[in-house]
Amino acid sequence: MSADVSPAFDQRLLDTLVRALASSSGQPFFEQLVRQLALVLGVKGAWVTEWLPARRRLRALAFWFDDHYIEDYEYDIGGTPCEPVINRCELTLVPERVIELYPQDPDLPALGAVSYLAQPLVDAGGVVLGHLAVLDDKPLTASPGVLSVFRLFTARAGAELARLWRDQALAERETRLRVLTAEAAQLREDIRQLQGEAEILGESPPMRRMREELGRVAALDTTVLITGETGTGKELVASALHRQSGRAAMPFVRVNCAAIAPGLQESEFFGHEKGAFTGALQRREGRFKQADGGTLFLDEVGEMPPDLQAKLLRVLQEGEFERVGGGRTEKVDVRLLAATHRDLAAMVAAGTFRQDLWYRLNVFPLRVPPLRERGDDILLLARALLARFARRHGLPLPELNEQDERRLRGYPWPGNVRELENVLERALIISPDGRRLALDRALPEMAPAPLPMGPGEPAILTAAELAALEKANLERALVHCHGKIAGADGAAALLGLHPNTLSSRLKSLGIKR
Ligand SMILES: Nc1ncnc2c1ncn2[C@@H]1O[C@H](COP(=O)(O)OP(=O)(O)OP(=O)(O)O)[C@@H](O)[C@H]1O
Repeated sequence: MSADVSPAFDQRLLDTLVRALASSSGQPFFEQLVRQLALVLGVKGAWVTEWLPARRRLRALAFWFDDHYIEDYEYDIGGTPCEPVINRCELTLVPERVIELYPQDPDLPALGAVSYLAQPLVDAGGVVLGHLAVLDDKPLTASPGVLSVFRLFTARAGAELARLWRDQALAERETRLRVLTAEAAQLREDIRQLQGEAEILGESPPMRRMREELGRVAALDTTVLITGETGTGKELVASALHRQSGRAAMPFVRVNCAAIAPGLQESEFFGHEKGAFTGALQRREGRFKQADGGTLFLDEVGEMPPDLQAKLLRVLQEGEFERVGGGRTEKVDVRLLAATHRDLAAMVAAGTFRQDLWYRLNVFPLRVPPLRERGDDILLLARALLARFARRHGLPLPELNEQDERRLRGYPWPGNVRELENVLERALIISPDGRRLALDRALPEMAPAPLPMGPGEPAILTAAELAALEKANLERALVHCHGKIAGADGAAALLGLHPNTLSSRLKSLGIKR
């Protein structure tokens, strides 16, 4: 470009440009910017970059060259004309013979560069964020017109990049806050353990079986996939696996895969170098590193996005990873536990969860049964939880009467132990006299209505309520016995009925096996 930008030409194009840029932000903004800049100045190429100080590299946010965009352009500034722009933080013009002046820059000959003009992008505090550059295959005259257009573009690019940094820094702080909240939860969990509240309560056959399996696998370094409905105690199980392992004295790090901001997940797991990406203001260690020597618990693993699934698989296969923006390979010694309330097999079939990762995680599956399969554990848990809440709130401990027990047994507990906790805490707090639980008000609608009952008198049930009670009881017996009716381990024996009698009761109550 040897001619100056003529005032009329300049004004018309600038108007178009300002309109085009005003309506965009982020990536589309930078793409518009370099394309329009090359057009206004009539040069071959224009690019805008962000500065990665840790590695002394510039990464193009957008690069327009010879009527197309160049993707993934990143380079070391050593020996390039961009080096003085960044180092001295000033506008640099090379009007001609740029290849001769910068013979170490391998890209200049490839781009057919003759001239070069660039200016750093700085934030309000004067910190270099990146730069805006143009190059041409002809000599370039930096007339006042050219320079003023170029400065205008630089100011707009700088403002947009600074805005992106602020947004990213905010997202980083939000993630940090979430991490701190998780750590606070971890500390609360530690306190619970110290107060004996981390014990997995339950004496029903499925809970005994689960505890037995837990005890067997805890001491091994095996990956365990804990499945079960929401609120069944999966996190409690993960923490017990850690405490009963040889890693108990080392960290137990929980990551909720559903709660990390998209875009920051890789850095959350593997950490990042300072300046690794826009807004990475500090170097940070990832959760893998934090868990070194201990246990990493991936909660809600079914919510992990596909690209992260691929990266996690690589770490599991190779036992090593790289921080975002860091070339160094890190090795950690971590025992992995994962939990999900989702049906991962179905997700694999639907193509939303990687089969190879599922195999890796599912080395030892541990199913935590829903509360409705735990029979009288509901009452055992209720008593222990009530004692806990009464102690916590300094309230008297109410006894569970027959009606309370009936209500607790009759409710299906879709939210499992967490829901039981919530209901009991509420019932205790709103208890009218501190002795009787206000279960009627605390339990959701589904529970049968209370029956009028004098002190010490047994409840009087209607025929319909009696049938509902019997039905629920028979169903629980069937679940206990895995649908088996006859024989020593069948539901009939459990209920003290003849198998034929049980079969006809099931039929008349419409219960399917
Ligand atoms: N068997 C149990 N004994 C005592 N407390 C339990 C038991 N199971 C669960 N809890 C308690 O119930 C609450 C919910 O448990 P937890 O958070 O471990 O469930 P979760 O399955 O991980 O839930 P989510 O799927 O929603 O993450 C916790 O306060 C936990 O201490």
